[in-house]
Amino acid sequence: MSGARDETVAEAPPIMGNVPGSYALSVFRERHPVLVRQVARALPYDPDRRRALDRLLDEVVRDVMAPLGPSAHDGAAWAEWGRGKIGGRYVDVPFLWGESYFYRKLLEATGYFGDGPWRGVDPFGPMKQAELEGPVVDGELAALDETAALPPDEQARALLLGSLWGNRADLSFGVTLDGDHERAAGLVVDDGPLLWTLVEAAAPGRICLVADNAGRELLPDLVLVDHLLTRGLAGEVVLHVKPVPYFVSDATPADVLACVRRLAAAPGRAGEAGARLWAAMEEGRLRLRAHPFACAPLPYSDMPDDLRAEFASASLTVLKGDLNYRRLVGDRMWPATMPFAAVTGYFPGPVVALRTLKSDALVGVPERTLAELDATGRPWRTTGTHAMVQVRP
Ligand SMILES: O=P(O)(O)OC[C@@]1(O)O[C@H](CO)[C@@H](O)[C@@H]1O
Repeated sequence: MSGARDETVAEAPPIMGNVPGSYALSVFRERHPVLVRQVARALPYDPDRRRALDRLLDEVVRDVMAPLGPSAHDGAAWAEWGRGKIGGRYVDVPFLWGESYFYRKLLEATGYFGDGPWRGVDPFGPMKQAELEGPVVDGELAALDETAALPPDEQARALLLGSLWGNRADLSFGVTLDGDHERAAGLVVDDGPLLWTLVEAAAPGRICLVADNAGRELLPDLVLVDHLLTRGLAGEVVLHVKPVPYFVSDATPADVLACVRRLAAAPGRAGEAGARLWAAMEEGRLRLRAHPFACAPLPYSDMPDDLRAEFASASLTVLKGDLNYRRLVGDRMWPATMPFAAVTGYFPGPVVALRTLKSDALVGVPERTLAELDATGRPWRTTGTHAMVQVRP
């Protein structure tokens, strides 16, 4: 059912940051200044880098999108994308665009693309490393041994849910939320059975998994990939990650390698999965892709032809996380009951979204579910306490 976006769907307005009381506004006003300060403390940046980070903090606090420096390798692309936007306020451009530009500016400030010693140094590296080396991960990997006793279909479901709820553990989310998240209350939409039907019908297919966060999300994603490959459900998996650090904890190729090594070094079933994944990479059954579009401030409906062809050739594309969801559905103020298939019809091939709810973009929720959740009187759309598995065959 792939093709153009459903013509009967009138576009909803983009989510903007300039709406008083909105989640998007809180990201610009609260999260971004905290993040710049946190990054500045995480590594011993030299005086030039510290001044650049101070300037960025000032920009963020004053809410002015200053242009990139003249030597930016991608300056022309951003000037084109940002025509009529750069120079204005972060909150006055679409939320997705403004956030993406902020992360590009952060990499500029830390010297990630510069000629100096900070070139290629992941500003979020210390946070990612602390998480990956922490004891919580030991416990999560050990828990994998318990799935061995489950019947095959329950095992598959447990691994799917592990990957899905792994999205809740994203570091960017932890910047302003203290302590434990509220206990998970369940799935708002669960197309899991349809997902497995599609996977089995196409087996051994070519599956694209578009990853989101590194560490505690990527580890269960990799375990799921191992399951697909080992059970003959996928002949090949293409793991899409970001080419550069983005949205704090988003996975890059270096993060994938760190996670595969972490798995391979673990005892028990996690270690076995790590060894198989290592071999699958060597044999080309698990391939990495880091397309530049993964860090573009644009929805997937604007994807370039080579990426479109890549997704079109897959038997299934699985998109992980909130940001990928926003890009998939266009980060617009859709009515939450708008059918998922209607807004993802343009996607070239069967598509699955696995996401915990952390922003206002939301489609495909039955009226009754909406009413029940709203009746609780507790926030559920942006808190990461709820999740969804949505499938468009
Ligand atoms: O894609 P993820 O990791 O699930 O979520 C990323 C995210 O929660 O971080 C942003 C706040 O900075 C949100 O706008 C965004 O959706």
